Amino acid sequence: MENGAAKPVIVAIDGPSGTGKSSTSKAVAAQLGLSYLDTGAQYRAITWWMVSNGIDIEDPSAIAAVAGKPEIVSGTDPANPTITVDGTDVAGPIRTQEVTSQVSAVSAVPEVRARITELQRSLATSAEYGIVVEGRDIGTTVLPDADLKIFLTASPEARAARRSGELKGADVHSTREALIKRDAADSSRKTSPLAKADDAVEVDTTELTLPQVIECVVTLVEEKRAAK
Ligand SMILES: Nc1ncnc2c1ncn2[C@@H]1O[C@H](COP(=O)(O)OP(=O)(O)OP(=O)(O)O)[C@@H](O)[C@H]1O
Ligand SMILES: Nc1ccn([C@@H]2O[C@H](COP(=O)(O)O)[C@@H](O)[C@H]2O)c(=O)n1
Repeated sequence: MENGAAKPVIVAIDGPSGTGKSSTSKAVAAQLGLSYLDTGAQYRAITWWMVSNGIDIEDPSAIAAVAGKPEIVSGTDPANPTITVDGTDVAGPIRTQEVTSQVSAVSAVPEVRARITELQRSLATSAEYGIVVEGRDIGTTVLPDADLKIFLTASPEARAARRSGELKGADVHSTREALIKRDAADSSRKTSPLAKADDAVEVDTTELTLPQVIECVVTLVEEKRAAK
């Protein structure tokens, strides 16, 4: 931990699925004594609630009507990030294929985004030493004044291979197709789509190991902190 008397630093890490946002953000936050927020987990949590309550995911107005109902709470300790909905731990259920295949439809609804964005800003401003927030629209919409913005990329092949390894031998071709489909939906929605902020630093992780990406981001954060 390197908190010292440093001013809080806000780091936004965005990028498509499987580029290493969560692994990198968690490690960077832990190494630098910062909080950590996985915003994808929040969108997954509200999707889990919609599915569990029989809301028609094909109907944006039905989703919008109940977007304010579930209470979503994110724990921001990088060593133990937590996520609950109405007091229930949903860290496992939000990673199912059912949720993954429906999250883009739910996250495209403006009322859902307004609700979740408010939670994200509140957590970011209350982080004593600063925070690493990862997602799709953090640098462009949620925290446009972040001290540092990173946009991670990697080839679809590298991302599919990483995910298939994680899913214990899932078919690489179908994993690649699913990633591409989700990125296309997230990039083409009207409200705060997946996009690189103009002032973000792009890091292509295709040929980098995870420790190399972490080291690169830690160096960029330290440079920003030193200049504050
Ligand atoms: N540079 C890298 N080299 C090899 N594997 C990596 C690298 N970065 C991440 N990984 C692995 O790839 C997988 C996906 O990483 P991670 O979950 O961090 O990506 P993500 O961008 O947060 O994905 P998503 O947006 O879908 O949640 C993990 O198994 C992780 O360990
Ligand atoms: N800032 C964000 C973060 C995520 N989403 C949506 O959530 C989905 C799941 O994200 P993961 O990082 O857990 O894979 C993602 O596909 C987006 O639909 C978002 O819209 N904005």
